[in-house]
Amino acid sequence: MKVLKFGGTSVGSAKNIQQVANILSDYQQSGQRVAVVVSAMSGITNKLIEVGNRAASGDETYKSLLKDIESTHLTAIRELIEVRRQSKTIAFVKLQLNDLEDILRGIFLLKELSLRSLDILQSFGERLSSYIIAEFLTQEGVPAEQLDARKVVRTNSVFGGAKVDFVTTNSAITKHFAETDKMQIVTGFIASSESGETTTLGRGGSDYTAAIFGAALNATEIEIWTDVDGVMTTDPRVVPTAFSLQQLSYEEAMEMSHFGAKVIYPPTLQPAIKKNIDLRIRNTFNPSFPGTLVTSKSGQEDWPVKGISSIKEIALVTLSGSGLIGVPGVSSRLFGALARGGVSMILITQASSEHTITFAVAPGDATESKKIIEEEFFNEMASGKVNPVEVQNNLSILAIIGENMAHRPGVAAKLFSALGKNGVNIAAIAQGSSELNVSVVIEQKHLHKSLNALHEIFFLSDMAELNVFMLGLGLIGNTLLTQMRDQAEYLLTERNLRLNVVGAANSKKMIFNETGLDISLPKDEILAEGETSSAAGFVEKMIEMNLPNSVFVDCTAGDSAVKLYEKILLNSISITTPNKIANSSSLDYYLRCQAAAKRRGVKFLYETNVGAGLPVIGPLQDLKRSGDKIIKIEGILSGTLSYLFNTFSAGMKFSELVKDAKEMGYTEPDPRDDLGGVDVARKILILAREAGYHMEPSDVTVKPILPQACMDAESVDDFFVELEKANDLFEKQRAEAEIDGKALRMVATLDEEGKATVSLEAVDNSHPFHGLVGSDNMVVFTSRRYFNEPLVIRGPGAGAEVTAAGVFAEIITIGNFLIN
Ligand SMILES: NC(=O)C1=CN([C@@H]2O[C@H](COP(=O)(O)OP(=O)(O)OC[C@H]3O[C@@H](n4cnc5c(N)ncnc54)[C@H](OP(=O)(O)O)[C@@H]3O)[C@@H](O)[C@H]2O)C=CC1
Ligand SMILES: N[C@@H](CC=O)C(=O)O
Ligand code: NA
Repeated sequence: MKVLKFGGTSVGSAKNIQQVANILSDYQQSGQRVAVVVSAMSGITNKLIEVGNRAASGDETYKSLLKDIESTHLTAIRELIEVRRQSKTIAFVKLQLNDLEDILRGIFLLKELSLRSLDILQSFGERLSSYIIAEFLTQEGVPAEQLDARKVVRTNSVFGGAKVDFVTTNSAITKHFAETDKMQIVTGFIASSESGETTTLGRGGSDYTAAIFGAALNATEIEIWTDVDGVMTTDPRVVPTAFSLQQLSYEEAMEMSHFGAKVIYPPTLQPAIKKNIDLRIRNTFNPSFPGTLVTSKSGQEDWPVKGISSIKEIALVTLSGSGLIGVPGVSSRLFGALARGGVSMILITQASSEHTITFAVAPGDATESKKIIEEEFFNEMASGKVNPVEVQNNLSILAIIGENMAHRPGVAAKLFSALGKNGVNIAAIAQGSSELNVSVVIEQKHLHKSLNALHEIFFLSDMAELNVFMLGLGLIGNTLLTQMRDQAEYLLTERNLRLNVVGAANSKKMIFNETGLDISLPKDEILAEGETSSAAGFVEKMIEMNLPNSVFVDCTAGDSAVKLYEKILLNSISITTPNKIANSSSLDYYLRCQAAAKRRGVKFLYETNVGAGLPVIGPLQDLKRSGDKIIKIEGILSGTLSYLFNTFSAGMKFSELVKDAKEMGYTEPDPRDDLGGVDVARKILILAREAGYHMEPSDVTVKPILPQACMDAESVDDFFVELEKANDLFEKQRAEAEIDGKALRMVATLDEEGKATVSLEAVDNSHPFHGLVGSDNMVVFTSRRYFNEPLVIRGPGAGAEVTAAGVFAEIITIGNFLIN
């Protein structure tokens, strides 16, 4: 025998009842005997309470509400039952409704609604639904009859939540089932007292009825049919990747429901749990899905965490003071007073110093708790031994739940690390000694992000998602987008990493989509529906979205986003950027960004600031971290200038070469940043800072190579006009160097004294810089360890592909950091 329980939604309309009938008909055909417990049609119980309240307050509109209740049931009958059979069912319903009307009239006249009358009123919901379902089943060839549970479930006379007399009930149930073969459609929730009065079983009453019948009949399983696919790993409305669990232990189910998962209310299932009867949570609207088995074992041994549940709104109340230390009886006074005041505590923590006791309550109870404690500890507070009670609002509780967490090190570490990396501060922690539940109190605004981050780490370990915000879709940004698009499949299938571009912008438009933008589209189409863009607006929205595992990618060339890096990092969002400005403007800002990243434990990566995709900054940081001392840095740090001077030969026009360099994506958006030496100066400054020198931009000496007229030109086009006029000047310098067997190179140097210079030098063919080709950069580190033979890094140092690839690599590094 199985007991099946169908909730209000499952029987909420003719269509749904039809669905229930299909399920039951399958059972009947399989020969498996079942007892069926049903709730009232959805919404009816509330209406019955409301109709009672209206009648009791002398409000005549109770009559129209009663009509409403009537029509819900009559409509279902008309839609389900064939016309020739309708009269019997309608007659039954009318009879019931007449009784109900009489009772309401009495309530209306007496202006009194006792718990006892309320129980009678509410009983009509299940009485009507069960009858209609039984009649429909019979019509559909499944011989069934209504069993009004008041005939068999005996309780005391405590109305509104009566206590079951199991001895009488069990024998009445077994006797009833021994005498009938028909499928019994049992009214959930209701019962009767010894004197025959109608009682109800309190919250979760229909589940309770199912458990009572299951236990009495020694059922092999109790199926709770609802409108979701069983118990989910977490709230699917918050975490779209939540999925339903195969199996949970009774205790796990208990913990899950305490912290928010409302699928079952385990206290009501105690009669079945005591007899070790398996429970299965199933979906009426997806009957082929096996649902979640709730049994004595947790199952799925390799899953330390089975679910993440939460309570969105709580307040934290803290009692503290020296007067609490080592004084026995403090907690008993505290909790005693709160219990007398009717305050229920959701979570309690006390540090071993005994200096503070903190507990969580529903926000509505916070003020009352404070008042109660202040009364109880009035004397201690007056003498200063106990501090004024502190109340923190706008908090949430989040709990990871699972029996297999017990004795398994590392689970809590994972929880705290994921929250920490996402910038979520923990206000309180509690873990039961059973290790079944680790609960943390966090700020409410971080709940969404935290649930998503934790769900990913505990349930999607074979799949991680990184939320990418892309500011700037110019040469580098757009190339990066293409690379990400091309590599997405590989990252997903081979590295289990999903790159979710959730925000994108150029200088005109910005667009956001939490579920991910379609980066297979050209950038203009991606941005087509966007709103007016600004760096500040983009960053504000990114912070407001507060997504887990977020990375900000700044592919702009200006400073409007740079100014916001510190704020972004302080909001626990990692950054990767080819933009050099943050690291090469004031020392103070450089240090502040570094400190912000460190403080929040997030990444601030900018390898492409020097040598584009070449590994330059990373190796330098490694040298420094491993205790080496940088003595000297020399380098060809500009891809553009390298290309120009490597390529420049007799008969060529210098200005044409600059145009080529721009075409090839080597130059900055304004090539004067390259030719004027600003770009190289930024790079040597960044290297100097990374090597440990506290230098300002003004500490770098740049010997200009461009005539002033070029620098003063209004636009890039005007600059090219002026540059043409300077072609002879460049040719002269080149030819002079050539006569000496030398080549021109723009060399950046940081010398032993920490002096940084950028100057155009003529180098002979024995010099390593002489043989460079294309956009080659070369960086030469002389250090205490690399003294006789310096460390040399060489390769293409500019261009869209290599730069974008460098940024891409850092996005993946950040992904690996955040997610593992
Ligand atoms: N080229 C190379 O080899 C290397 C370049 N870099 C650096 O890469 C960065 C990008 O260079 P590159 O791609 O050539 O520059 P682009 O000028 O081609 O692109 C810049 C992008 O930023 C957008 N943008 C500008 N201001 C804003 C704003 N306030 N809000 C939103 N978007 C904005 C632009 O919008 P719109 O399209 O509307 O103009 C454009 O899409 C620079 O910092 C550069 O120094 C670093 C290493 C190597
Ligand atoms: N414009 C720069 C690009 C890399 O930083 C260069 O030419 O090196
Ligand atoms: Na680099």
